[in-house]
Amino acid sequence: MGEELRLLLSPERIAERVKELGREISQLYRGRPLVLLGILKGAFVFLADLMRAIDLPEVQVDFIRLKSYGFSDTSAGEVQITKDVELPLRGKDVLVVEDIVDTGYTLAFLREHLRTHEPASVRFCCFIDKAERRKVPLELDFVGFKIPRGFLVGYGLDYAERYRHLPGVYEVLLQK
Ligand SMILES: O=P(O)(O)OC[C@H]1O[C@H](OP(=O)(O)OP(=O)(O)O)[C@H](O)[C@@H]1O
Ligand code: HPA
Repeated sequence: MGEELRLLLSPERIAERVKELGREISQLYRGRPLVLLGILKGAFVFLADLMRAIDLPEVQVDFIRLKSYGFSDTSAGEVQITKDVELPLRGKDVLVVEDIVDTGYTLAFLREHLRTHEPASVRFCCFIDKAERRKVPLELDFVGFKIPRGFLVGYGLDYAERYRHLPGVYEVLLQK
């Protein structure tokens, strides 16, 4: 079984939107230090671009590694931490940076987990929101694009660990 890819977001369109998000984030946190917390693996590409679009005096970056999907394309509803946060988050403004929100299990789990770190605030920035597929309620503070359906790859997103390196976002069309 092979796959065909259909382009949904070009690198140019992504770059433009990431710049806008950077401006919105810089406005909201104006003059305050910020911790960007990326969720590995998928968010590293988005985070790398987003951090350079943010104009703030002090930005720190950390990563947490959460796994929920393994090698299939459906959520198991179970989330595991395989690498925890390393920076102290106590009293800090934390902006979680995620590539895609689907069922919402991953961010709902992280929201609870971060409470134990006692940050001053936690907000969520996701590159793609698949809101129609949500299983748990979540408020997202910054959203790059809303794409209701399809399995998406590229710009950090994978299908069985492939296609993360593609500079655009594509829908995977499965062929029998
Ligand atoms: O809203 P949800 O249904 O929880 O799904 C979204 C999560 O699923 C994917 O991660 P995955 O576990 O595949 O890990 P990866 O980032 O290493 O690809 C994606 O990167 C999100 O973190
Ligand atoms: O569409 C998707 N693509 C890649 N990873 C994902 N995790 C949830 N939805 C997706």
